[in-house]
Amino acid sequence: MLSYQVQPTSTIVNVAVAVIHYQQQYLLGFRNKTQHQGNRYEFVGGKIEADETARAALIREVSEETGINIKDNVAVKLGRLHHDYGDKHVCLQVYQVALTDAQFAKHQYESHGLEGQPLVWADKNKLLAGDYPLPAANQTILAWLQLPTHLVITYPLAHFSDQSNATAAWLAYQQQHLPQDAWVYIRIKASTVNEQSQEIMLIKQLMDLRPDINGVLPNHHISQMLTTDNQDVHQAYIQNHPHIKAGHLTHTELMQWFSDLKKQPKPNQKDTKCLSIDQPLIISCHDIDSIYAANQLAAIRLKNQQPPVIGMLLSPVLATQSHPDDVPLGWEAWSALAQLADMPVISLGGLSPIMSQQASHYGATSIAGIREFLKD
Ligand SMILES: Nc1nc2c([nH]c(=O)n2[C@@H]2O[C@H](COP(=O)(O)OP(=O)(O)OP(=O)(O)O)[C@@H](O)[C@H]2O)c(=O)[nH]1
Repeated sequence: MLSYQVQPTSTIVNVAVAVIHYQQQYLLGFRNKTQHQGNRYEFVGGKIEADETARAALIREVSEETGINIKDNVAVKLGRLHHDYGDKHVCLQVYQVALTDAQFAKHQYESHGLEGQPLVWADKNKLLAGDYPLPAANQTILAWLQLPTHLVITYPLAHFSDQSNATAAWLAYQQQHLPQDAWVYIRIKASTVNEQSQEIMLIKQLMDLRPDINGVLPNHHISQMLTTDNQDVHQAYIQNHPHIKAGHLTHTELMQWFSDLKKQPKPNQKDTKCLSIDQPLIISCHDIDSIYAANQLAAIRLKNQQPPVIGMLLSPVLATQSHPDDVPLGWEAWSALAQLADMPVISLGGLSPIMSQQASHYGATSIAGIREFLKD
C-alpha cells in the first residue's frame, strides 16, 4: 500500500503525550539534562508498552509522573506524528486533557512531579510564542493548538443571488455578522466566471474591512495568487498578513492530489506548489478514503518540513440545510472516523456552538458551522 509514513531502520518508540490544561494554562514538565531531548520542557507522557493502548498509557503516565488521575476526564485526540531525531525515532500520539476545577485546585501548586521533575503551568500565549523550549517534534503540537474551538464558515455568494449586487451584499453581510476575532473559512463558491474573477478581491476586501478576523482561505486562491502575473505582490500579501492562518483544501482537491500522488509517488517541491506551502492547511474529509489521503498529506508535509495540516473538517455530523442531499454520519460513526485522523478534527454539519461539549465528548477539538456561528 502507498504510504508516506517514514519507515526507519531503527525501532519506532511509541509515546503517549498528554496536553494537560486548565483553561489557558498548560502543564509542562522539565526534562533532565541526561534524558533524550534533555534541558527542555515537555508535555507529560511516556512510552506506550507493548500490550497497552495509547489511552491506557496516557492515564498511566500522567498518574506516575504527576499523581493526577485522568481516568474520568475526556481525552480528545489531537493527532499522531512521527519525528526522527537521528538518534531516536518517535511516534507521538497526542491527547488534549482539560482538568476539572477540583483537579486544578488540588495540583496547581505542585512545583515538582512524582519523579522529581520540575513542573510549570505555562500561559497558552507564551507557550505558543515559543517562550518554553520544547523538543523539535512538539512544533507540530503547538501548531495544532493554534486551532480555535470555533470556526465560522461564510455563506456562499449564491445565498445572496436574489440581491441586485450579490457581491456587495455578501461583503456587507460578513462585515456585520462575523463574530469579533473569529477564525473564518472564507468560502465564496462563485459560480459565474465574472464572480470567480472577483473572489480574490472579495477575500482581500473582507480581510481589510474586518482586520480582527483570522482567515482560512481556499487553497486554490492561494495557489492562484502565487501563479499570476502579480505573484510577488500576492506572495507578500499572504506571507505578511498575520491574520491569514491557513489554506483550505476541499475533499475533491484532496482526492485529486492523492490520485496525482499515486501516479507520481515521489513529488518534488514544484509539484506540490499547487498546495499552499507557506501556510498550514485545513482539509475537508467525508469518509475513510479521504482521511487516509489527508494523513498521507500531513506526513509528507511533516517530512518536507512544510507548515503542517492543523485540522480536518469532518462532515456531515447531522443533517444540514446547506447540503440537504448529504446523508449525515451521526455522532457515533463520526467519532469512529475522527479517531483515524492524524490531526485535530473539527466537527461540521448541523451543529451550533452550544454543542461544543458534546462534540468534544465524541472526539472533536473544534466545532464549525455557518448560520449558528454568526452574530445577529
Ligand atoms: N513525554 C514527552 N516526550 C516527548 C515529548 N516530545 C518528544 O519528542 N518526546 C520524546 O518522546 C520520548 C518519550 O519517551 P520517555 O519519556 O518514555 O523516554 P525518556 O527518554 O524520557 O526516558 P527513558 O528512555 O529513560 O525511559 C523521548 O524520546 C522524548 O524525547 C513530549 O512533549 N513529552
